[in-house]
Amino acid sequence: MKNFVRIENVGQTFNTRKGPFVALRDVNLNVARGEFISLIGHSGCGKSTLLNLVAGLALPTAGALLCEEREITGPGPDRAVVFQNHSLLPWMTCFQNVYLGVQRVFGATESKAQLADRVLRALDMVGLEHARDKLPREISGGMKQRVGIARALAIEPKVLLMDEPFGALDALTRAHLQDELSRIVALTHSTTIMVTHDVDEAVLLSDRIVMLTNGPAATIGDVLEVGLERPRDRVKLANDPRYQACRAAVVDFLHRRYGNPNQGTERAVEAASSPACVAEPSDDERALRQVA
Ligand SMILES: Nc1ncnc2c1ncn2[C@@H]1O[C@H](COP(=O)(O)OP(=O)(O)OP(=O)(O)O)[C@@H](O)[C@H]1O
Repeated sequence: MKNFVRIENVGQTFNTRKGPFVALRDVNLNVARGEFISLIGHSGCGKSTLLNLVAGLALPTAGALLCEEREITGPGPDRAVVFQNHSLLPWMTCFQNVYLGVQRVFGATESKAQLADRVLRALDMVGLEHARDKLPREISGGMKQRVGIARALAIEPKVLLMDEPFGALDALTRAHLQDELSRIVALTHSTTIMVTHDVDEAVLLSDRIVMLTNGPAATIGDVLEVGLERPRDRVKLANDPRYQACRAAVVDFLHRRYGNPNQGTERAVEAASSPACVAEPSDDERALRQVA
């Protein structure tokens, strides 16, 4: 389906003690089935607000969002969210954490054995079948995040929504999980919308990168078609001029066209020079960073 998720003239205004605060205005985006979209922009521009609207965790104050032509009016099993901080229940094992969601979605129609099978397949997909009986405190941060991804995938959502899923992880674990996510999405053909601050992560994983202008009243400033064939190999891409051109376009948007509005607290700047980067910045990019 061409327009699997439709975001039409969406605006979001929050009522605050100081009066109305316009976070988003006139956001228009169509996401095709199976497409991988990254949302990138400076801190506080409204990426999570937009993702929450697609998740149905909040309703827009203007416009409408649709999934498969049905208006999004609340959360639903067709849209699963993975947050930065996995949010696993600490007293439940990995298996039980994943089982919980599976039971909620398929419990009325499937046997316990079928539900357990779904959980094991999802844990297997993220390489964690061996840790099924461990509690969250007994596994690493990267493993917890993988359980969070398994929990989302196990309910077979039509849309996978990820809010900085790897933001809290060290660079090597992040790179490993990016590769795993890439493999899983190729396998499941999930339609994915991911919020990230990491330019390399966006280029490596996305079909299109949606760049938001600075808030307040943020909107989509530009959309970059990545166009690199899959599967993508981070090592080979490091020297691929097409990869470097994509990266430079996003860095240019973030640092020259829409410079950092929150000097000192901005994470996008860190991300653009993060050790997880697959490519060394070009001289142009280095120069851009210096003027940003
Ligand atoms: N419930 C709310 N009430 C008032 N203002 C809000 C609310 N939620 C978000 N905002 C404001 O809306 C703007 C966008 O916030 P949002 O969390 O979506 O940004 P973000 O791009 O995801 O930021 P970050 O990259 O730092 O996570 C910010 O100025 C934020 O303070």
